[in-house]
Amino acid sequence: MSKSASFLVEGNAQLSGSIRPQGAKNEALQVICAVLLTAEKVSISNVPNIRDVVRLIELLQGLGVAVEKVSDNRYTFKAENIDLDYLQTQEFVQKASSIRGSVMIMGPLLARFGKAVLPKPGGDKIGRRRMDTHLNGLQYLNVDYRYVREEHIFLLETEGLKGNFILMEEISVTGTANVLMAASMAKGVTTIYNAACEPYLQQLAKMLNSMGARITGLGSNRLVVEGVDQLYGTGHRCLPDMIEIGSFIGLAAMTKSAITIEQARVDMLGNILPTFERFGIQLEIQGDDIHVPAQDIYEIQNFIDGSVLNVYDSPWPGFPPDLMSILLVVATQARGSVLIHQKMFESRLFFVDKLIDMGAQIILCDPHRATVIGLERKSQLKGIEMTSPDIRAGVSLLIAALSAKGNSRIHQIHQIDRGYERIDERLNALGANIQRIEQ
Ligand SMILES: CC(=O)N[C@H]1[C@@H](OP(=O)(O)OP(=O)(O)OC[C@H]2O[C@@H](n3ccc(=O)[nH]c3=O)[C@H](O)[C@@H]2O)O[C@H](CO)[C@@H](O)[C@@H]1O
Ligand SMILES: C=C(OP(=O)(O)O)C(=O)O
Repeated sequence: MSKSASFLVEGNAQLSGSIRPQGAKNEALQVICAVLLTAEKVSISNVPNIRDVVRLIELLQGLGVAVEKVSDNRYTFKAENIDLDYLQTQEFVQKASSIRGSVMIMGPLLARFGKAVLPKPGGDKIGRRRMDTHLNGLQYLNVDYRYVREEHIFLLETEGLKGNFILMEEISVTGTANVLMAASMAKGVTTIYNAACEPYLQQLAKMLNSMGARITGLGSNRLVVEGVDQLYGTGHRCLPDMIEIGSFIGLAAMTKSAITIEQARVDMLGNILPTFERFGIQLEIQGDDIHVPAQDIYEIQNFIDGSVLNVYDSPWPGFPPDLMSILLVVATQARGSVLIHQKMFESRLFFVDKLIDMGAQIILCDPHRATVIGLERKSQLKGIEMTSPDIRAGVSLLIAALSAKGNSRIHQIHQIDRGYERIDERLNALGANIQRIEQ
């Protein structure tokens, strides 16, 4: 997965068949960090074989975690002999700065060893992505931190984590994960109010409880944690990736393809399916599979009073921000108009210029809002050369390219590889023609 690879994409793709979603990226990043909480063996299955997860596992190995790769999607971890000196190395800084998921080693390291180091995290460049929520949350648990400005590094330590009532300043996914993992081994009881409750967090809490933690309130914004002295080994299986599932629904709609998404854990998809149905996309639930029939036209519904639909992202169980880019690209070929309001991130819509170059009718109202006037397939998007700015914009551009007339070239596809496992191979198995060109 070199940094300078690109996709050569043949347009007019007509796909068909079944696809199994990968394991959930943002769950895997949380539960892999959680293995640091115990010296015993933890096995995790349905781990997506994606760039960010591979990076995080390499980072844990640098810390001394014994990792056994049982298969591409199954690992065992044993954090028995941890070398905290690794936190002082350039290699650690480089690896931790290459992904966002590395922020979640803070909580476990503080719980187990009383100290942690956090370089400026990486991840999608889609906004400021400040760390205040994490640091303020950890401070409630008796953690002190110092910011070394010249190195952009936070040094954290505690003389012993103490339970507390924590009102999180924001509903932060990774922030809640960090505080929850620290609280699981703090002395006393912790209440985390205004907690994020994405399926990723529900799964993390489930895994922590299977390790001996005592967490209640799973799935709500109020978690109560009775701290314990020690956590133990366990086995855990990641959910299917709900963002991949939404991406495949968008792909099917845009390319007029009949695709079945297998074993989608429909019970854990919240508002995702209803939102796509509001775009007029037909979905047939067959047991735990989602069948998207081939559909020539899909019409965006108006609100009950007849006003134009607007869709916005919000913390779970609201519509996930990571699917807003996919919704936007799907809207370009719909019948009707929609206001796409990406509330959480201030720099996640700037890829629309590429869609406009392809012929989409989009008005970028401001960094958070875009109005899309659907082409109703009266004119196809046309293939162009473009660059992927982040994971979800990248896959949205790939979906647009597959539906377009003519070929497209997408550069910087390591962005897509960060969040989607072998996406070219898996879509080619459905009939796409995507060539990976390693420069
Ligand atoms: C590795 C990982 O898990 N990454 C996910 C995680 O990132 P991450 O944990 O970084 O995202 P946060 O949940 O902390 O928040 C992201 C941004 O949204 C803003 N914010 C947050 C809550 C809120 O109610 N209002 C608001 O505006 C925050 O100020 C921040 O700028 O959650 C994001 C939001 O689901 C997802 O896009 C990322 O894929
Ligand atoms: C924003 C995302 O990832 P990260 O937080 O890892 O950058 C994403 O998965 O869409």
